[in-house]
Amino acid sequence: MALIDLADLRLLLAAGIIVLVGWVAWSIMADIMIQRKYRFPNLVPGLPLIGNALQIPKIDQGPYLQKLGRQYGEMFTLKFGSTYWVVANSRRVAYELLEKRASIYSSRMSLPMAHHIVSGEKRMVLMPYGESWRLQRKLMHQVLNISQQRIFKPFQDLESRALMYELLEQPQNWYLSLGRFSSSVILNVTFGRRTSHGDPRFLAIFKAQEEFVPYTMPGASIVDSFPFLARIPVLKKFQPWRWKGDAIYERTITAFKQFLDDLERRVKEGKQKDCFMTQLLASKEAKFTRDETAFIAVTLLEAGSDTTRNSLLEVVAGTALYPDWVPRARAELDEVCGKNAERLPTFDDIERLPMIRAAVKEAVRWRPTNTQTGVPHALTADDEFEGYRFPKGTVVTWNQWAIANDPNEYDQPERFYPDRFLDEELDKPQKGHLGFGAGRRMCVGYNVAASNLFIAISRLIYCFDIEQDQAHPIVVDKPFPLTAVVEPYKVKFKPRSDAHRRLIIRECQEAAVIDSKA
Ligand code: HEM
Repeated sequence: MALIDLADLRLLLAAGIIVLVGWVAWSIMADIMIQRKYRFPNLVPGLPLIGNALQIPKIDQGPYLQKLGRQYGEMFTLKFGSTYWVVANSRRVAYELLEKRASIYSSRMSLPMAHHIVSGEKRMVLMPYGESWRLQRKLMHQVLNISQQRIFKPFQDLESRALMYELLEQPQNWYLSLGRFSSSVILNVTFGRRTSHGDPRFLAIFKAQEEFVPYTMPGASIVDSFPFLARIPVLKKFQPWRWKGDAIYERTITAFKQFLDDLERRVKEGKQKDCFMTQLLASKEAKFTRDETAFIAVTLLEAGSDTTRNSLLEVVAGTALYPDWVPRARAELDEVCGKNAERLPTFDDIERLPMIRAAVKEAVRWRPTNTQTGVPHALTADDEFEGYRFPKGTVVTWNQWAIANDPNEYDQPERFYPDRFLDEELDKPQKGHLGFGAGRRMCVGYNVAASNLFIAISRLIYCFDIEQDQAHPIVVDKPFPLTAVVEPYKVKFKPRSDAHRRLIIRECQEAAVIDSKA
C-alpha cells in the first residue's frame, strides 16, 4: 500500500514549488535592496542567485584570485549566494580596512560547514568576534607571547638539531623532516612530547587539517554560500553536506581526545612533563568543556605546525632557485660561528645575523600556500570606504597570493630575495607583508613562528648546500600541495664541507634520538 497517495504528492510538490519560488523572489528582492543601499567595488559577474560560487576552483584559489585582481583592480567583490566578499588587492587597502578599522573588521564570516559542522564551533581561528574568541585568544596569547620564548627556545634548539641530523642521514625524507620539526616544537609546548616520522597520532591531525582547510576557501560548500540551508530543520540525513562534515568532526575530536586521555594517564603515572595542557587542565580559572579543551589543543597544533612547515618549504625552494642570497648570509654566519664549522648558530646570535632575520620574513612573504586567499575577516557594522558602502556581515579578505606576487608591491616579487626586508622594520617579523594577517585577528603565534624559522634557517644555511634537481625543475607558479606526506618538489641537501658534516654529527646526533613515548 502506498504511504502517500497521488493527490497528497501533488500537494506536497506544489507546496515545495511555492516555497522555492517564494525563496527565489525574496532572494532577488533582498539582493536588489542591498545593491541599492550599499555600493561594492567592481562586482565580478556571476550567475543569478549563486553569484560566483561555481567559478572558484577547488584548488589553487590563490592564482585564480590573482587573475581576477589583474582584471578588476585594487578592490573587487565576489558574491557567494547571499554573502558579499570584498577582496583587497593591495597592502594599502588591506591595512586601511583590517588594521586601521580593526574594531569593526575583526569577526569571521558565518561558515556553517567549516565552523559549525566540521569544527563544532570550537576552532578559535573561525570564531566570530565575541566573548568565546576573546577568552581563547587571551589564553593563546599567554602561551605564545614574546616573553614565553624562553619556554620555546630549548625545544626549538633540540628539534632543529634533530632536523640537521635527519637531513644528513636521510636526505630523501627532507620534506617529512621539515614537517616533523615544525610539529614537534609545538607538540612539545602543548603536550610535552616529541614526535617522530610517521607518528600515527600526527598523521591523524594532518588528515583532519587537510580535510578542514579546503572548507575555509571561498565558495567551498553550498551551505556556506546559502547559510539559511543549515537552519532548515530537516533531519541530518537529508543534508548531504553533513554526511562528510560530521564524519570529519568525529575524526578530529577522536584524534584529539586520544591526546588528552594519554596526557591524563601519564600525569597519573608521574611520567608527564609540565606543559601548556597540564597547566590548562589544572587551572581553576579556565572553564572549558572537554571538547573545547581538545579543540584549543587542535588549534595550537594545527595553526602552529603546517604553517611553519610550508614556510620552510618556501625557503628551501627559494634558496634552490635563487641561491644568490646564500653567500651574503654565510658571510655573517661564518663571522659568528667560524668558517670551519666551529659551532652551530644559536638564538644568542640573532642580533649579528640580519640576513637570516630578513630570510624569515621573506619565507613568510614568498609564494604563500596555507593562506593563499587570505583568512577572511567579517564586518560587524556598516562601513564606508573611499566612496563604497559595505553592510554589516560583508566578508573582507586580502588577496594574499596576488599581493605577494605583485611587482607594484615588491620589486621582482618572483625572486626569493631576503635583502628586501633589510630595513628599519627588520626586527618586526609581522611587518612588510601580510603573511601573518592584519588587525586584531593577526596570527597570535607570529613570534613563535619567527623564532622557529630563525633557528631552522640559520642552521640550514650554515650547514647545507641546497640544490635544485635539474632533472625535476621546481614549479612555483602555483602553491605547493597542502598535504604533508607528499614530496612537493625534488631538491638535494649536501653538507657544505666535511667539517660541517662532522659538526652535525657532533652536535646534532643525540637530539635525533627520539623516543616519542617518553
Ligand atoms: C610561518 C608560520 C605562520 C603563518 C604564516 C601564520 C599565519 C596566520 C594567519 C594568516 C592567520 C590569520 C590572520 C588574520 O585573520 O588576519 C593566523 C592566525 C592564527 N595563528 Fe598563525 N601563522 C603561523 C604560525 C603560527 C604558530 C606557530 C601558531 C601557534 C603556535 C599560530 C597560531 C595562530 C592562531 C591561534 C591563529 C588564530 C587567531 C585568531 O583568529 O584570532 N600561528 N596565522
